[in-house]
Amino acid sequence: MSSPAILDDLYATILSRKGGDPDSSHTARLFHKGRAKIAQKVGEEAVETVIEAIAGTPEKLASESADLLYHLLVLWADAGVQPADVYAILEGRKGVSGIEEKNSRTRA
Ligand SMILES: N=c1c2ncn([C@@H]3O[C@H](COP(=O)(O)OP(=O)(O)OP(=O)(O)O)[C@@H](O)[C@H]3O)c2ncn1[C@@H]1O[C@H](COP(=O)(O)O)[C@@H](O)[C@H]1O
Repeated sequence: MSSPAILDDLYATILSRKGGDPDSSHTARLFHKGRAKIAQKVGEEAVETVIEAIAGTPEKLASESADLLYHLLVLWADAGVQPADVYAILEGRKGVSGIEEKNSRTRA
């Protein structure tokens, strides 16, 4: 299965902002502020996504989800995680029931 091209494109754009001008690039500003701030933004966007899921509209949930994905990609880029690393983990889980996987962890 092909990888999500839009996420790969966005990740490449994000990487290109490393060391960039914080006054002209939001991504460069996030890198400049550091991993703790980026992680905090992921947490905030996750909470906003949850709020829209419970009390908002599908359109607002989609918009908050996009903010969350963007900030998660910035976090990956800062921490040296490639999207392909995550895709490989998801691929490896295909066909494995989440319940079975949890039971195997409990038994181990
Ligand atoms: N997808 C996004 C994207 N999603 C959200 N955001 C920005 O994330 C910011 C979130 O705003 P908040 O007020 O929550 O956060 P904040 O301004 O950091 O404020 P504080 O939390 O620090 O108080 C907004 O400025 C949004 O514009 C994004 N900024 C950039 N991108 C993509 O990244 C590309 C490169 O952007 P630049 O690095 O700015 O050139 C863009 O072309 C887009 O494709």
